[in-house]
Amino acid sequence: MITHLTAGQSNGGDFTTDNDGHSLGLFKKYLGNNKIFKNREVLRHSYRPSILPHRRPQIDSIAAILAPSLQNETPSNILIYGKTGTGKTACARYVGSELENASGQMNTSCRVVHLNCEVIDTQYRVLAQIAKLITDTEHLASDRVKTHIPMTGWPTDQVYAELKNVLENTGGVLVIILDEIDKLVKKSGDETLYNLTRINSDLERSKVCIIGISNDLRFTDFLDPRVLSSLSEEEIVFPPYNAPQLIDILKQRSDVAFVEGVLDESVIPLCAALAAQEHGDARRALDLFRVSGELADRASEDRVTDRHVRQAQDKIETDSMVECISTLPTQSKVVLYAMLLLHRINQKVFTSGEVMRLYREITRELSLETLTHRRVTDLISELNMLGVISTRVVSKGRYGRTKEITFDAATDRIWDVIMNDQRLVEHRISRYNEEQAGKLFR
Ligand SMILES: Nc1ncnc2c1ncn2[C@@H]1O[C@H](COP(=O)(O)OP(=O)(O)OP(=O)(O)O)[C@@H](O)[C@H]1O
Repeated sequence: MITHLTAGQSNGGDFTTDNDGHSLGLFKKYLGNNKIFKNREVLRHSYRPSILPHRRPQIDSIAAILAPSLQNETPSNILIYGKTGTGKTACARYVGSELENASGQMNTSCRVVHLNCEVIDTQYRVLAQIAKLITDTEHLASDRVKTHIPMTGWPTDQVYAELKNVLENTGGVLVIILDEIDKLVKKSGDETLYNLTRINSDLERSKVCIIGISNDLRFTDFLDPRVLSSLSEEEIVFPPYNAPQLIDILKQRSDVAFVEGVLDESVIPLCAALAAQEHGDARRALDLFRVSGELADRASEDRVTDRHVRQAQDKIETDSMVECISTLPTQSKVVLYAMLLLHRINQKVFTSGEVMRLYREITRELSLETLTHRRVTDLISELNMLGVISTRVVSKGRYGRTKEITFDAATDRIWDVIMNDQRLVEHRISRYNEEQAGKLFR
């Protein structure tokens, strides 16, 4: 429970009271300050726009393939692919909800369920979740179709049999959207897809169609050829957006999201150009747009300008790098920690040999396995690819070649993330500090 203090009980802070006598205190300066945003929700990932500019051909193709389901026929399975942020999920879900609307009007039974296989990544969970989503549909929640598959514990055969029961009891056509289908295959192989693509031959009263969505086509190498040919009866490619297309996507939301007149003319074109340079990613363009507004808002400024867009670009890049670093395996973190120590003793450029010397010390002191020079060099290359550091191969004359390493960005945030690792914190406090690291190189 949160205890409410009255102004008299406060410890002297500048508490302010709103019209209803509630204390707004700390939050006052962030409230009622709508100089920039009218409705920032429309810029968030969770928002599902009902108009999707520049995707008419893809939407029409999906609709044409799914249309037979309105006459209770089985539509072909579809494999949709394209780079991240090209509108695959948004379009598939949009067509799905239009299909359900049309089916409602025609009094036929078509349902669409959407699963994100990054989260639901085992056969058991996929089958159980499909059954759950069907029975969760309110108007279908009659006793006839209720199911109680526990989230773990049953043999997979039993879950499959139960899903078939649910499908037979509800009848009609079910479209299953498996988003990030590559994650499911990577984690659990192709058995789920094998079973789902064959389920129609076990069903009498209902029909199933699968839409797989992926931004990584390499997963098809891991599919049994029969599964692949069944899954990709139809294939639809989503090309990246170019800058003018991204401008239209941003413009479509800008009037609803921002207060009139607060955007400098160049803001939308700059967000679009930066996102188009990456790989035509609408999510990146929308993130840049939203974060630019948030930066202006937090600084209590009246306008969003190019400067905010540039700052937003830096912030998003640092945030995603920080996220990457926090999920690195222990050995990579130790290598990075060694490099940070070198940087902190004022060695702004260092070599892979120096990193190796310090790394060896640290792993010995932490009783961790010490990887070979070769493996550590690989980890350094990975950190380079993530954009945390830059490496440059330089010739040392008759001593051969070595890698010179520098940090790409300010190291403070990287240090903070590394210091979330308890072992490294303790190591730093008890065994090592910059001074000792310095001695090693004197
Ligand atoms: N044509 C469009 N019009 C409006 N918004 C769009 C359009 N295309 C994509 N978006 C928006 O961009 C964001 C990313 O789109 P979406 O999730 O559909 O991409 P995706 O191709 O499925 O990406 P990923 O492969 O990373 O999952 C969403 O917020 C979506 O609303």
